[in-house]
Amino acid sequence: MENSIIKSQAYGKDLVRVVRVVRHPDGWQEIVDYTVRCLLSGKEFGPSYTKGDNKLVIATDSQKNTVFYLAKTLPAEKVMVPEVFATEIASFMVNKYPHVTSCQIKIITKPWERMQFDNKSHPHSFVREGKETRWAEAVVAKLNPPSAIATTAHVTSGFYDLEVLKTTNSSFVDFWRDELTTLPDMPDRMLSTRVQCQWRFVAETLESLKGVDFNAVYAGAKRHTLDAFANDPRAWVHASVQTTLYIMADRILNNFAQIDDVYYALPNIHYFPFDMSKFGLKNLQTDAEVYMPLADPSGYITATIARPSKGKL
Ligand SMILES: O=c1[nH]c(=O)c2[nH]c(=O)[nH]c2[nH]1
Repeated sequence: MENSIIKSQAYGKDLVRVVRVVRHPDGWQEIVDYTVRCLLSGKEFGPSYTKGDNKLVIATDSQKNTVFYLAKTLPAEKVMVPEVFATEIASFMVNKYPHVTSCQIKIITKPWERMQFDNKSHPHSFVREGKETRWAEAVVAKLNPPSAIATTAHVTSGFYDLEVLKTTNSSFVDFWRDELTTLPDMPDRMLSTRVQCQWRFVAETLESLKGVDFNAVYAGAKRHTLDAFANDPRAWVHASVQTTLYIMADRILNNFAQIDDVYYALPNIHYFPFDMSKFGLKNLQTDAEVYMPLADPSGYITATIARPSKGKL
């Protein structure tokens, strides 16, 4: 059958591991450790799928080489921030090849933390502390008509696997009850989640992204996530994972005008007090001291939160 059409396509290289070091004259050194995915799209790639015609195919091997080439030749500040490096690679691809109409670059960072000794940061030694993983994605596309030089850019960033737990100041009560309900009201419970958070910068032009301090946004998103979880003084914020999620996202939107929307996925990793009434021991509700964490199932609470003009609900 050869009548089928290509609805969309994207091809390229995944899992390109690249590390860049910046060496300052005083001995201070910086490192980024990236895993890059590069995907190219364009109508003219059609024949490579439908006719075995490779004439316009930019080999995925060449795409991998481009990532290393740009990591070496771009000024350091354009490599060391993942959102900026992703945008640079995507722009390079779209500008260099007339038949590439859009390029999507995703970068996952390996979080090397500088070693600390006697409260001093080590100039060139790093440790993997097992915290959250930061990633960024840039999509740069030619504007219509496809021959135009102008481009649009969308940047999405986020982190995943930020694990948090608190032993009190979380509740879940007054929920819907029917014959399928067994969960008691929990006015004070343990709460733990593994935060996945992402936020989008929607830019009309690449220029408008230039002023964004992506590292500050990342640090702020993480800080507001932790602070809302642990410290928000309003009791209702801790009434459910849903309310906490909303407040986390609301804080990010209020603090960073460049962000269009924020998505969270928060598994509710259950820590249930172990019922010891059979042993004559009280270990439920206010007596809870010994808990059994459940590997699965978990709750899974998600939402995308936007500014009022953009919201759908
Ligand atoms: O914060 C919560 N939200 C829920 O929707 C829910 N459902 C549930 O069983 N426990 C919880 N906790």
